[in-house]
Amino acid sequence: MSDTCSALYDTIADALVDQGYYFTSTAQPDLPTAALQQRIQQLDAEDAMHRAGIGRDQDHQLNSNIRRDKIRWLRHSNAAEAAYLDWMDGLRQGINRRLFMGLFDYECHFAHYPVGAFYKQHLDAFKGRTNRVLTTVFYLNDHWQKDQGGELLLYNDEGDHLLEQVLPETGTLLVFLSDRFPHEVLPTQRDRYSIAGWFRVNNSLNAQIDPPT
Ligand SMILES: O=C(O)CCC(=O)C(=O)O
Ligand SMILES: [Fe+2]
Repeated sequence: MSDTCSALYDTIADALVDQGYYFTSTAQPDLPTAALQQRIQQLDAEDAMHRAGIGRDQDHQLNSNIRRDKIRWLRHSNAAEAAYLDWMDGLRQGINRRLFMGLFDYECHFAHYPVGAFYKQHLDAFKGRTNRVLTTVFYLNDHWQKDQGGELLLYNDEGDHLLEQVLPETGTLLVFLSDRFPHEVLPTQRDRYSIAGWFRVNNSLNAQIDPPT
């Protein structure tokens, strides 16, 4: 493990303890950002992304009133995807060593929000009823401007007070406790690419209520 990683894990762990979330717009040199940008463009061009669902709800009309992104889960069979998954596994171990959260595994998907797409305010997990405990979002959009929409709004526990307004700019990374922070994606004015992921605990008793998307 490099010293930069160790320092980053310290910073993320401290932020999680202090405020329950962490975010940085400083690009991580160890993340294969350019390769991931190419990969998501390629998947999109190949029509390999599919409309995301919500929980076990297969009502597509309802779904599209809540979220309009297209997704594809990352796999180890592609080098860029594997490098991202490996980086997140390093973070998983780094956090476990510092905070004893018992993070067991990690899953993540590419997301493409076409023009006009959004994701209404939601929680990624419900207290005591999930094995998703920590959310990550990593953005892949060069030169995002404030007037292009698509910002991620992160709210306090009650969902009535704005904590952060995050531009989905390349290299920006957000990590937050999944059951604590309601958040939403504002309608985007340009194609918006990201990777959303979840660290999970091994709580198979409750696993069935996790959204499968
Ligand atoms: O792309 C983002 O900024 C957040 C996406 C999100 O909230 C989710 O996929 O659950
Ligand atoms: Fe979310």
